[in-house]
Amino acid sequence: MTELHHGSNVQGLQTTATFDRDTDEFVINTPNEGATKWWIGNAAVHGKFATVFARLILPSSSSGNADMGVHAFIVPLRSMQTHAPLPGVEIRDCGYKVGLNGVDNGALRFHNVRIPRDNLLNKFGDVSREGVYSSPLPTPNKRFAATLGELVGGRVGLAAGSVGVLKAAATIAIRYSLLRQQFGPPNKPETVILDYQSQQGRLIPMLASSYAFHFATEYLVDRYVEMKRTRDDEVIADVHALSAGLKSYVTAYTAKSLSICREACGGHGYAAVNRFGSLRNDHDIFQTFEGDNTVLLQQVAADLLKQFKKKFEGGALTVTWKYLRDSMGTYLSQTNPVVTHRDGEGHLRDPNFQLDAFRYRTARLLQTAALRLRKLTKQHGSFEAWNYCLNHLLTLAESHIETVILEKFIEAVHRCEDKTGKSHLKLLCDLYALDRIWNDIGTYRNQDYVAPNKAKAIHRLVEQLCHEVRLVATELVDAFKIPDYILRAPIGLKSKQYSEYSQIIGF
Ligand SMILES: Cc1cc2nc3c(=O)[nH]c(=O)nc-3n(C[C@H](O)[C@H](O)[C@H](O)COP(=O)(O)OP(=O)(O)OC[C@H]3O[C@@H](n4cnc5c(N)ncnc54)[C@H](O)[C@@H]3O)c2cc1C
Repeated sequence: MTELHHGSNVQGLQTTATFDRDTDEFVINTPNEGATKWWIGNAAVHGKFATVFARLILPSSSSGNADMGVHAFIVPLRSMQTHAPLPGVEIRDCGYKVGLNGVDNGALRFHNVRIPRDNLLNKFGDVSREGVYSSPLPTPNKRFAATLGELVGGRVGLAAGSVGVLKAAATIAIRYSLLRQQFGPPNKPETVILDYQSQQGRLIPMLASSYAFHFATEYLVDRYVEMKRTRDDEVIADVHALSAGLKSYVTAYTAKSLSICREACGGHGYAAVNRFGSLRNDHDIFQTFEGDNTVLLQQVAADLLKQFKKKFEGGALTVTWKYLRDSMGTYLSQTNPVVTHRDGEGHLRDPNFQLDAFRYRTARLLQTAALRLRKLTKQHGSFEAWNYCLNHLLTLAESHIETVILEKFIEAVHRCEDKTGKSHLKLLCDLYALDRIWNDIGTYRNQDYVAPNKAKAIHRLVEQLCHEVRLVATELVDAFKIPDYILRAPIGLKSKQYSEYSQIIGF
């Protein structure tokens, strides 16, 4: 798909596939340097075929050529016998990357390469032998959305993969922090570094987030499977927004966490063998490929605004957004001054308070974004108006995704039948919720949703919960069940970390 000049803006792709009625073929062409296909996975060394996204051009006698928009075509790249590039196909290697060098990414140029008409992937648009275009979808925009919609699977995979990386990093950092001792009270054993409040503040909310993301991505995978099974329009819309949002939110969180884990392990975190460097380099691009995070979050915001409009038009909201119906009411009514001052642990650990806080924030951001956009669009047009509100819209999308994650976590706690497991999950879920509220306490204070005494109580409780989770941290990382041969980092192993580490450097 990607070209030298265009990645995110797929509608800007310039490669052409022109139908030749005489020979019943498409002619694939790279019209200029900017249209060179770039970053194509496996193209540089191994690929035999490519799925090429190109503008479908139909020659028409009356009005010149008709551009039917971006479609996908199967194009052979190399000979099946000799593996040499086929005539008209130029291939280069994109070169060494920051990470993921196990996959070769290539650049491709096509010089009037002919392929049979059959090689058009024609689910959303087809060309007959006579050169007549047909599509089951009514508009070019719908066709384009459906074509790109097929990329959802990659995002689901990246979100789930990123949670795997986060679990691995958290496991290495927490196990090491339970082993490592530095300083301590006079005449007493040295302190385990995970007992330092600062170390807990870095790693324990991360552990809670790993669990939170686990349940949210599990839900996403289930919805994705349902989408594949039912092809139901409502589920498709839901999975699109959810996969875009979770992919962005989780990969951004994991990318930051990898650096935090590296620092949390001090000098030994910097040893290549302990893997933070390679995990960071390999994972970093998760934020960009299969859709740049900032671009994807805008799709979530756009979907929220669509749902918001629907709500006022009396339409039904898709499953993941249903909460907006109720929370919009809460937001529009005044916040209750008694509730804004309540600061007891029971109240703060009540999932209803936590969910209300998350939903209130999203509803407020949504309502104000819609008003701002309406006003600014009249003055500046929709593109400029969107850009004026962009940071607001990104915050809205993140707030919504955090809300979905919390909902799924609360459901998971509720489902858990094992008594100890349930209490540990509840602890983690409360920490996830309150840590996020604390991170955004300025917003809650500005809206008087939380009074000063309540804000202080939330902060105190976050520190207390970090301490409580620390006491069961070994069990909680062991529960990820990452085998040592997968984890590999000597400082992250279950036992004999120092001796394994020494052996690796030759002792
Ligand atoms: C290792 C690797 C493997 C890849 N594999 C493939 C592959 O197999 N096939 C394939 O087709 N592609 C592949 N890609 C390409 C990848 O999908 C694109 O790089 C990605 O979609 C981002 O597009 P871009 O590079 O054009 O970034 P750009 O869109 O140019 O983004 C650059 C910056 O601009 C910002 N930006 C862009 N648009 C907006 C906007 N509207 N609002 C706000 N900010 C914006 C982005 O947030 C980003 O920070 C691969 C890339 C890499 C690095």
